[in-house]
Amino acid sequence: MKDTAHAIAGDLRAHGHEAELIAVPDGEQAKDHAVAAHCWNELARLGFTRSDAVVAVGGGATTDLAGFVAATWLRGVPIVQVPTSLTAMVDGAIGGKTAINIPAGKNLVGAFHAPAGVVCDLGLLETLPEIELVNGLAEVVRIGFIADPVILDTIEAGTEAVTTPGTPQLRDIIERAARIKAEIVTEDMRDHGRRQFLNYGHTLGHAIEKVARYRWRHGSAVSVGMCYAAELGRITGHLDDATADRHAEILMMLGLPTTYRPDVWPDLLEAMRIDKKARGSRLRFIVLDGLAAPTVLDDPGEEVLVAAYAPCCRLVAD
Ligand SMILES: NC(=O)c1ccc[n+]([C@@H]2O[C@H](COP(=O)([O-])OP(=O)(O)OC[C@H]3O[C@@H](n4cnc5c(N)ncnc54)[C@H](O)[C@@H]3O)[C@@H](O)[C@H]2O)c1
Ligand SMILES: O=C(O)C(=O)C[C@@H](O)[C@H](O)[C@H](O)COP(=O)(O)O
Ligand SMILES: [Zn+2]
Repeated sequence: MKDTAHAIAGDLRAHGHEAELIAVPDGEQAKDHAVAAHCWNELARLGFTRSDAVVAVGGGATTDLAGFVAATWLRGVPIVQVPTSLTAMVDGAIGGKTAINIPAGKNLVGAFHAPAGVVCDLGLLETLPEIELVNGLAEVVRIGFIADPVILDTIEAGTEAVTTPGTPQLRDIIERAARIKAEIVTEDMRDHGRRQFLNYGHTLGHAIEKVARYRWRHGSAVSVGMCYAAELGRITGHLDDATADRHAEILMMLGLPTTYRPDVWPDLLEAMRIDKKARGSRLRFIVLDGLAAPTVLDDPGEEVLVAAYAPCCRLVAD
């Protein structure tokens, strides 16, 4: 990422702009108030004004942090997102959800702040470790289930093609996922309606990330979260067995996890209660009424929540 950031800064300087680099910790550690404060102090030192722009270069954690800093500095300055991971290309850099984590949970402090632009170079995926690529595919699979089954068909046709940078299959599913995300956030930027469907798998997913102290990747946690949402859909009569089973089948084909620890259920439930879709004491989940037919499941009740977790838990190393 450092090389890409240096190259972009060099290009900007060559075009007559001033460009300064601010380095932040790698991965989820960046999404911390102390890192945000460091960035604000650096912007102050540099005399950064509203006629300047933040350029974020990195994976989803970096783009979330940089977006939050840009949203809050001087009450909002422009940001251009340059996503370098698959997660950030298909999801994080698009749509203006920015956030940091606090001990109480994931993404609990943030702002909606739309980027002025998103510059996506698929060539950057060449250096992305395969495990990170596969984790990004979890977000792509999510778009497949909520909106575009062609994505699922493409993955089922062969995982080799979608896990190899540069193939037409990977390019196609990236374009599909990014286009759908952009369409949804354009219609509902502030998460009042249809955007909530993008949160498929994230209620349990974010709880797993918190309980695992962020030693689980976001995509892996969302993968288990989608299997859980599928079970919720199945046992509440929304989702047919074949579509519910298809979740774990596809995610396992990609090597993504479909289960989490049984012994931490109370912690997961507590963490889910602070999900942004909750209203008062009512938990709300996104489930499917069928393929590409997401809906809101309002306040399913604890018995249902526990029952749906049973097929999704297994003793695993954290
Ligand atoms: N705002 C949103 O709408 C949104 C959407 C999805 C995910 N997210 C957030 O994004 C984060 C996950 O993003 P992620 O999966 O990109 O993880 P990440 O940002 O932690 O990046 C994963 C790893 O890949 C490395 N990396 C990134 N690009 C690379 C490249 N081109 N070559 C080599 N290494 C590279 C990073 O340095 C890091 O070590 C989570 O915090 C999640 O909450 C936000
Ligand atoms: O853009 C959205 O809306 C999403 O829900 C996309 C998710 O993949 C992403 O992880 C998002 O950051 C989760 O948002 P949150 O509101 O649950 O924090
Ligand atoms: Zn996500």
